[in-house]
Formats: sequence, C-alpha cells, structure tokens
Amino acid sequence: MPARTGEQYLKALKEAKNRIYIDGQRVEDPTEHPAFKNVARSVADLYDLQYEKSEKMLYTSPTTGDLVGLSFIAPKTKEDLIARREMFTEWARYSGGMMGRSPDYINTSIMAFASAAEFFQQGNRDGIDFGENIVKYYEYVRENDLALTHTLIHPQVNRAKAQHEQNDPHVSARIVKKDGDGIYVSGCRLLATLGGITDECIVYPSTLNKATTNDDPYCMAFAFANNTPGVKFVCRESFDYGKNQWDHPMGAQFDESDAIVIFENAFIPWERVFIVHNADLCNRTYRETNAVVHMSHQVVAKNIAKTEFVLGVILSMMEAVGIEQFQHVKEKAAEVMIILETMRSHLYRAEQDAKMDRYGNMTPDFLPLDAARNWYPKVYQRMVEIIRILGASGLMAIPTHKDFEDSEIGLLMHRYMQGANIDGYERVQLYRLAWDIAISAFGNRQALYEYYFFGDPIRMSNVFYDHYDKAPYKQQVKEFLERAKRRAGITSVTLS
Ligand SMILES: Cc1cc2nc3c(=O)[nH]c(=O)nc-3n(C[C@H](O)[C@H](O)[C@H](O)COP(=O)(O)OP(=O)(O)OC[C@H]3O[C@@H](n4cnc5c(N)ncnc54)[C@H](O)[C@@H]3O)c2cc1C
Repeated sequence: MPARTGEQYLKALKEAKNRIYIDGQRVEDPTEHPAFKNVARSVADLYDLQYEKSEKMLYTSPTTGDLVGLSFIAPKTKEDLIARREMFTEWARYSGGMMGRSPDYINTSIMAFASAAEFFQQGNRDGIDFGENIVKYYEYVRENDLALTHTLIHPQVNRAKAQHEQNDPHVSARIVKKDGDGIYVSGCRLLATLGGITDECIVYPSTLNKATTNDDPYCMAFAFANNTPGVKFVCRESFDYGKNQWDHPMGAQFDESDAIVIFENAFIPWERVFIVHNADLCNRTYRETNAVVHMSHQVVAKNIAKTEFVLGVILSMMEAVGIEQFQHVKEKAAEVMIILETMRSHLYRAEQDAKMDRYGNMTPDFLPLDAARNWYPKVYQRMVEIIRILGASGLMAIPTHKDFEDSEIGLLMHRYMQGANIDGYERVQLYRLAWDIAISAFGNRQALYEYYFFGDPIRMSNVFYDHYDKAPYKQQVKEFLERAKRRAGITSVTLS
C-alpha cells in the first residue's frame, strides 16, 4: 500500500478501538475525544504533507514499487541521508519542532533493526528466526505506513534495585509464559509518547540501562498492535485545554500525550518477537544495530527545526517591544543563534563523515550526533529561560481572544497591549505563543521531554565519556611535557 493520507490514518485509529484511558475513563474514539482529536489531526496533517511535497517525502518501495514514506529508507548514499533529513525537517517544521514523536523517529529505528537482522539472529531459538521477524515487521510497517510508539523503561519503583530484586518483581512488564505460538506478557512499561493515537507499539530494550541475566524475563523486544487484547494505555491528563489555536497555539495542536502501558497476560505471536529472555542482546541492541545513530539523525534535524522556531519567536518578541538594541538582549538572542549554528555543524559533520556500516547502510558519523544529543537537553532549558527573561510581564499580560472580542474591553486590549510597531491583537498572539513554549503546561512538558526523552542525560554523559577515545589527548600532553623536560636538559630528578 502506498504512503497513507491523513484520512486513512484517522480512519484506522477510529476503527482500532484501542484501550485508551484518561482521567478514569475509557476513550471510545480518540479522533473525537478532546484530549486527542487535535493532535491526531496534526499527525494526519503530517501524513497529508507526504503527498503535498511528495517529491521530497516519498520514495519507491524496494519490494512493492509503491511510493512509501522516505523516513523508512535504508540509506545507501550520502544523498539518501540528506534527502531523508530534508524529509525529517519538513515534518519537524510543521510543528516548530514541538512534535518530538512524529512517526519518522521510530521509523528510522526499525529500518536500522531490519538492516541488522543478523544481530537479532544471534538470539534464534526453537526454530524461530528473529532476524526474519524484524525484516518482515519493518516491511509491514513501511508498506502500511503505520504510526508507532515505543516503551523503553521500567516503572520508577526502586531505582536502587534491578527488576528481579524489587519487592514486587511483577510490576515491570515481563514474559510470564511462552508456548509454541508466542509469548505472554504481564506488567507495566513507561512511557509511550503518542501512545493513545498510534497504530502499534514496540517494546524496546533501554537505550542506556544495562541488565544482567537475572533480569532475562524483562529483557525482550517485540511489537504489537495497540488493540491487542490485554493491553491498556493510561494517558496523562491533557495539556490541550480545548481552546482555539490563537489562545493556545501549541497545546491546541501538538500535545502528543504520554501513556503508561499495561499488559495483562497479553499474547504476542512469535513473528512479532525480536528478542526474548536475553539481557546480553538487549544491552547491545542500540549501538550494534546503529539504530541509535539513525534515531539521533532524526532528533538532531528535528532539534534544528525547533531551534529555528524558538529563535524566530525570540526575534519577533524583541522587535515587538523595541528591545532589540539592548546589549544583553542581543547577547541572549546570539546565544540561541550560536546554538542553532552549532547544531547545524554537528549535523553537517555527521553527514559529511558518514560511512557504510557493516549492514550496508550509509550511516552518519555518530560522534557529532552523540555530542549534539548530549548537549541539546541542557541548552534547550536555556532557550526557554531566554524566552522567559525577554518576555517578562508580557508572558502574563496575555488576554484571550474573547477579551479582544468583548464590546467593553476589546478596544482597550487593542490599545493597551500594543507594542513598538504592532497592534495589541498581534502582539498578544505572539506572546501567547511564547507563553505556550516557555510557561504553560505544554511548554514545561516540552522542556522535560527534551531533557529526558533519550534517557537520563547524566548517565548518557557517562556513557559518552566511557566510549570517547581519550588516549590521543593524554598522549599529546605527555609528549608536550617530555619535550619540556628534553629542552630543559632534564633526564631525572635529583634531590639537592
Ligand atoms: C515527556 C517525556 C516523554 C517520554 N517519552 C517516552 C517514550 O515515548 N518512550 C519511552 O520509552 N520513554 C519515554 N520517556 C521516558 C524517558 O526515556 C525517561 O524519562 C528517561 O529514560 C529517564 O528515566 P526515568 O524517567 O525512569 O528516570 P529515572 O531513571 O527514574 O531517574 C530519576 C532521577 O534519578 C536519577 N537516577 C536514577 N537511577 C540512577 C542511576 N542508576 N544512576 C544515576 N542516577 C540515577 C536520575 O539521574 C534522575 O535524576 C519520556 C519521558 C518524558 C519526560
């Protein structure tokens, strides 16, 4: 089947009858429910965009000849990588980078997994070819253009203990039974962003946390349709308050929702299982398949789009209230410009230094992408802080559209909310956007998302440190000190 349209996505979501819960109630139809309908519409718009810009967003499927989404492509050249990144950028720009989980994020990972089928074959057992399973699943998702979510982490019960050591070892999702047909899973996993409005979910190993063989029952990778019996998605309260997009420009469109996923003896057929009972494979999955590299490529492209948008908001605010000539204000805007240019440089180097990997994919250089994904969680916090510093009271003096329409106060709002060269109506719309990025529940969730979505940045930085090739730098210093000793004619220390 060729790439989906928005209408096809919404129809499938409506018909799936996934077990989604919010605020103590089952959601009958997410396409109509106030917590999900607007963001589902935005996902639908992304699918439609594939056809509006088909020359940039689609490619010919190697198996069916249909035009499918470019985010699924297994890149063979640097041109493929760049074309794929341009596609990521198109989708990211649609939301100013505020939809972290547009489907391209997971699409890149299943492409990488399928290309690395031999990695999964290391776990083959009982005549089941896990490599073949992942290849078929990738093709199925690509040809049906499905939207996926994923869950990586165990519930936050006691982080000082492994899963098998927990007081209640049945909290985190684990394999409770296996038979000739498949596995049965019970327990809980976190945290499926977009979970309520996707077609399928993948349970992945953690990108970061390592397990021992004692935790084998928790060590698995599999995919399932979101309406699989025994699966529930419990979503957090919505940050889409049902307002119009003038009042709530981000939350009323892009609140992706985050869900707790609960399995109650859910049956997963073998053909959807990729790793079973295997801590060792789980620990190595991301790096050895290069999934983390392709996912990071999407993330960095998305974060560049996000930085462009935040910069645009900051520059517009500076102009709106005539603060652009002040030194510290320029300095703060320049900080964001430097973040943008630095992120672009990371991306450029990653693409220019791309190499074929052992699975035959043109793979970006991971080091600059890894540096960027370690850095951005911290600098994004600064970017929203700059919005707050420059916005000041303007982020609270934000009457709603109804205030502007009111016969008694509307004209007062136009006048008293005016900016340097801008009417009050235009200025407040801009400042409501800034508020929704930096202050609102939606905006704060974005900051938390950027900080944590790829894993705990503290532990990520430790992994970065551990993998970094430190020897050349220590050697340079050693040679420098030795040269100094030589020039000073010193060969040994003698006590006088
Ligand atoms: C908005 C949002 C969306 C998300 N979306 C998804 C998603 O779609 N799919 C998904 O799978 N996950 C998602 N996540 C989860 C994300 O992967 C985790 O938040 C991240 O991996 C950190 O894990 P945690 O939240 O369990 O924090 P914890 O691991 O519980 O950490 C809490 C605190 O304790 C410290 N800590 C805990 N253990 C250790 C340790 N061993 N060593 C040092 N410090 C430690 C941490 O540094 C941190 O400060 C999302 C998270 C957020 C906030």
